Amino acid sequence: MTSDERSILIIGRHGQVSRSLIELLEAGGQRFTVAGRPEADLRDPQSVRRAILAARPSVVVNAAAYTAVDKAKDEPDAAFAVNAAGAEAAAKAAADVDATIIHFSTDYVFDGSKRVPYVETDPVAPLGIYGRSKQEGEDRVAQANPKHIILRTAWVFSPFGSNFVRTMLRLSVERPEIKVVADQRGNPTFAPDLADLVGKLIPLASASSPDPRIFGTFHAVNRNETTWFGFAQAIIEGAARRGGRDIGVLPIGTKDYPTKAARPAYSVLSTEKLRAVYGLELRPWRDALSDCLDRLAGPPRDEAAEHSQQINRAGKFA
Ligand SMILES: NC(=O)C1=CN([C@@H]2O[C@H](COP(=O)(O)OP(=O)(O)OC[C@H]3O[C@@H](n4cnc5c(N)ncnc54)[C@H](OP(=O)(O)O)[C@@H]3O)[C@@H](O)[C@H]2O)C=CC1
Ligand SMILES: Cc1cn([C@H]2C[C@H](O)[C@@H](COP(=O)(O)OP(=O)(O)O[C@H]3O[C@@H](C)C(=O)[C@@H](O)[C@H]3O)O2)c(=O)[nH]c1=O
Ligand SMILES: [Mg+2]
Repeated sequence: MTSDERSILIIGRHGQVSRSLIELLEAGGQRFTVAGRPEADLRDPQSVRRAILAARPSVVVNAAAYTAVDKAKDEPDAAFAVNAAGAEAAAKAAADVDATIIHFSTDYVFDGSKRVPYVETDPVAPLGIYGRSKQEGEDRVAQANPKHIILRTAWVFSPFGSNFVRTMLRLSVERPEIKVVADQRGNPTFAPDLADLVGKLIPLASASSPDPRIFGTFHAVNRNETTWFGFAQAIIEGAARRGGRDIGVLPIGTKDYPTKAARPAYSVLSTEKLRAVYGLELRPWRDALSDCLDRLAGPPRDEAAEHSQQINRAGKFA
C-alpha cells in the first residue's frame, strides 16, 4: 500500500455487515477507520459529518441502519432520522471529501406483487415504515453523492447480532416445534459474503478516475430463493447435523403469524446487473448457511467423525 493511499471509513460497529467487513479488512491487513455510536450517531448528522471530514477516506461504507421492521411502526421518526436523514448526511460528507459512498438498502422497498425476480429499475412501493425510510435513504444518498453504490440486499444472516438464523437456533432449544411462514419468498444473504463483495468494490470505487458505470443501485443477494419456512427448515436440519435438536418445522401462512408491519410476499432480487457490470455474483445461500452454522455450532458431526477417522488412518493420533 502506498503511503498516500486514502483509507476506508465504516459507519457502524456492532452490526452484522459492519462486523463482517471489519473482520475481512483486519484479515487483509487493510487500513480502515470505524465510526460508530456514541461518537458518530446517524441521528446526529453533524457527528457523522465530523467523523468523515476527520478521516478523509476515499470510500465511506455506511453499514449502519435502523433495522427493527416492526418497531419502526412505533418509531417512524427514529427510522427516518437514521435511514434517510442520517444516510444522506453520510453521503453528502463523503461527496465533500470526494469519497465514494457504499450504502445498503433492502428488498423491503418492494411491495411483493411481482412473481419474477425484481430488477433495479422496477418501481419501489414499500409496505411499511422501515421500507419507506430505506427507500427515502436510497433517493437521498443518490442525490447527495453521484459517486454512490447502493447495494440492495435481503434476509441478512451471520454469526453476529440479531438475525433469523440465530433466532431459529434459539427457538430450537426452547420449543418442541416452530411454525414459519411459507408464503413469503426471498433471498437469504450471508453478511460475510456481502463484506467480500464490498472488499472487491472498494478498489474500483477508490480509483482516481473510476468508470462511471460502477456507480448506481445494484441488487446483491446470495443465489437461489426460498421462503422463510424453507430457510428455517435448512437451519434446523443443518443445526441437527451439528448435534442440535431436530425439532419440527411447520409451514404456516402469513395470516397465521400476525406482525405489526407487513412484509412483501415476494421480494426475490435479480442480481443480473451486478454480474453484468462487475462480473461478480454471490454463491448459493445454502453454501453460505453451512459456513454460518459451522461458525455457530461447529462442523457437522458426521464430517467431524469422518475427518478424525482420516486423521487416525493417517496415523496422526496413533
Ligand atoms: N438485517 C437484514 O436482514 C437486512 C439489512 N439490510 C441493510 O443492510 C445494512 C446492514 O444491516 P445489518 O448489518 O443487518 O444491521 P444490524 O441491525 O445488524 O446493525 C445495525 C447497525 O446500525 C448501527 N446503528 C443503528 N442506529 C444507529 C445510529 N443512530 N447511529 C449510528 N449507528 C447506528 C448499529 O450500531 P451499533 O454498532 O452501535 O450497534 C449497528 O452497527 C442496513 O442498511 C440494513 O438496512 C438490508 C436487507 C436485509
Ligand atoms: C421468528 C419467526 C418469524 N416468522 C416470520 C415473520 C416474518 O414474516 C418472517 C421473518 O421474520 P423476522 O422478523 O425475523 O425478519 P424481518 O425482520 O422481517 O427481516 C427483515 O429485516 C429487514 C432489516 C430487512 O431488510 C429484510 O430484508 C428482512 O431481512 O418470518 C415466522 O413465521 N415464525 C417465527 O417463529
Ligand atoms: Mg427483524
